[in-house]
Amino acid sequence: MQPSQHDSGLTTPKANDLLRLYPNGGSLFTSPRRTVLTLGRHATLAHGPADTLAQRAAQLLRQAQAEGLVQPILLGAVPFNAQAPAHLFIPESTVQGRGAGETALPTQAESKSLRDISSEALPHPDRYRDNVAQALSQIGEGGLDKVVLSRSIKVDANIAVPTLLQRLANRNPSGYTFAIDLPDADGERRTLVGASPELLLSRRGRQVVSHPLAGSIPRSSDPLEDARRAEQLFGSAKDRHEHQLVVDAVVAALGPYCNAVHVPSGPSLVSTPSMWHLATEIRGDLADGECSALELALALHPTPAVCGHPTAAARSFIETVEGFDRGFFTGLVGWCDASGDGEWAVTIRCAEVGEHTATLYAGAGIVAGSEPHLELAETSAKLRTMLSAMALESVLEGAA
Ligand SMILES: C=C(O[C@@H]1C=C(C(=O)O)C=C[C@H]1O)C(=O)O
Repeated sequence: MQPSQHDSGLTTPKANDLLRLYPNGGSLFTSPRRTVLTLGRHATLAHGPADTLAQRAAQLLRQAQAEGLVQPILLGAVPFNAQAPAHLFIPESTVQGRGAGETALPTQAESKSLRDISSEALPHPDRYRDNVAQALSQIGEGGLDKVVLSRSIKVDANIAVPTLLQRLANRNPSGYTFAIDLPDADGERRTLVGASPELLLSRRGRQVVSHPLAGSIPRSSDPLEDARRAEQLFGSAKDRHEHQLVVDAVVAALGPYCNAVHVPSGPSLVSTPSMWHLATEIRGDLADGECSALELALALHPTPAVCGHPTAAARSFIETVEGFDRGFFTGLVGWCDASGDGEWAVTIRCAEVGEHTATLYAGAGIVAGSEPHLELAETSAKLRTMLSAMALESVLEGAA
């Protein structure tokens, strides 16, 4: 009997097959729906004004089609400061596979924790608490409802990106796990690696989805305590206020593009291995099929989940107080095709991994009622996503 085409080896690869194939210098983005593995670069988007980014990206895709590329995609990352250079490119070749959520990924063996890793926290944890206190007094004075303050840790370690990527995807198959090959710096390979639980925007035909998260609590290894914390978060008026600011901003930004925007009556809980979050899945019916996933994602960015409210006041507070350049952290990462479909996640739970160092980032939303020591603990728990996948959790002992 002739095998049907479905059985003949032409079936869609599994996420895990593509994760295993990922080589250093490649790029990969996996969502619950699909996995994209890319090799090489056919074309890279030149730096230009942020307000023409989506149009220039669409033009680059059209040009790639004209040059004979079959179903080209554009992949990469846009920084928090959308005026700074984005890193978006059309790969030489692309393999698409199933989403990580559709297949059970095997659990990876844990490697031993390393001791005596040198690390540098920026800002120092004491300074981070002071920054939160300063935000709280500004919120008290009015003019600022919410601001997201973050911190970074630089570790001296040789991280194997392929192994890190597999571990991240295995631990949270319902998230957005990525490795984006960045331009070299000082002759060193750099990769943006992360496992974001937050969908900024996906578009399939005229259906758009955004799934913002805001309002968080660290998980506990004790199941009873873990359930208690989830309940505490769900019932917290402070966290619901912090969350609602994001939902309102996303709905307002999507409104002009949609015939209808569907918003659940209240938030739900989403978990990662280290965090509980309040989450709301917002769906929209696009009025105009011409508007790409990237254009829509840029219209939402930065949401108050990563910046604050009002946006301009929060952005200027961050620039003055935070004390380091966020780079790609809290920007957007993902892909888009020539039809305008695509998936863009919020670039969080991530690190910029070089050949001998890695810089990890985490932030937390501050509103009236936030407490500096709890916000610091929240950022530590968020840093744990990357540190535990790097087997470097001991680094937090000096920087919690
Ligand atoms: C900024 C981060 O996370 C964001 C902030 C959250 C919060 O303050 O509750 C929750 C999810 C993200 O939108 C991060 O993980 O670094």
